[in-house]
Amino acid sequence: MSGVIFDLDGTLIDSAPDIHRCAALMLADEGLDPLTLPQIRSFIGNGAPVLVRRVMAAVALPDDPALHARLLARFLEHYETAVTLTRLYDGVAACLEDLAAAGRPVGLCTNKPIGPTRAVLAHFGLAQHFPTVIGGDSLPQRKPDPAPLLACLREMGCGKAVFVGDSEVDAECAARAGMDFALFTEGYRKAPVDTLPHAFAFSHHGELEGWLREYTFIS
Ligand SMILES: O=C(O)COP(=O)(O)O
Ligand SMILES: [Mg+2]
Repeated sequence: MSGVIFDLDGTLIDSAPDIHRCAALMLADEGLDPLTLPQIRSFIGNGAPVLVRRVMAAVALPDDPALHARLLARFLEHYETAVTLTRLYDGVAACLEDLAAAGRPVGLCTNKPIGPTRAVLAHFGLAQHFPTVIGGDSLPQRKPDPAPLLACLREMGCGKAVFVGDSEVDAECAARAGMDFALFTEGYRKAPVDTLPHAFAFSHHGELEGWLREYTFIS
């Protein structure tokens, strides 16, 4: 049976408030004021090192590799266990139960580092749904490079999978991996829905399992 691979931030969880808090703590460590939640939300998608670089640019810090390394280390310390402000999108738990009941192979491919990824899956009691997890620091490459998505598919051991994500990064990654893409429209996407190539767009996870059943039956 065709599998399904999920993105995490902005697709299964609304984690922007926790990421915002971690960025604020990192900036406070430097004696700097926090950025706004919408600003931080717009910086999510390419992984922690890029997010920290975007924060540094927004507060007019120099693009210095040593400074970036120090701030990233501070950010990751805060991020490792950041779960308390994060919420699951409506219908996610039921969708994962439905996929498990249907026997569909499920994987996770996120640019979030593996530490906070494991912490958030455990926090919501979802770890058993994801035997295969590729994090943002699991491989040298990150999405939109297709390598993490293809590694996830290989590890799942099913020939084919649909990738479900929320962003430009995910749409590009799926296209470069030659995978069909389902777009969750309520995440951290900045581009209009119709500019992102997708086989399906949905705003509630209750729509996903039925669509997958029909779509993967014919493809
Ligand atoms: O950590 C990020 O920047 C984005 O994570 P995601 O790949 O789960 O959306
Ligand atoms: Mg995402």
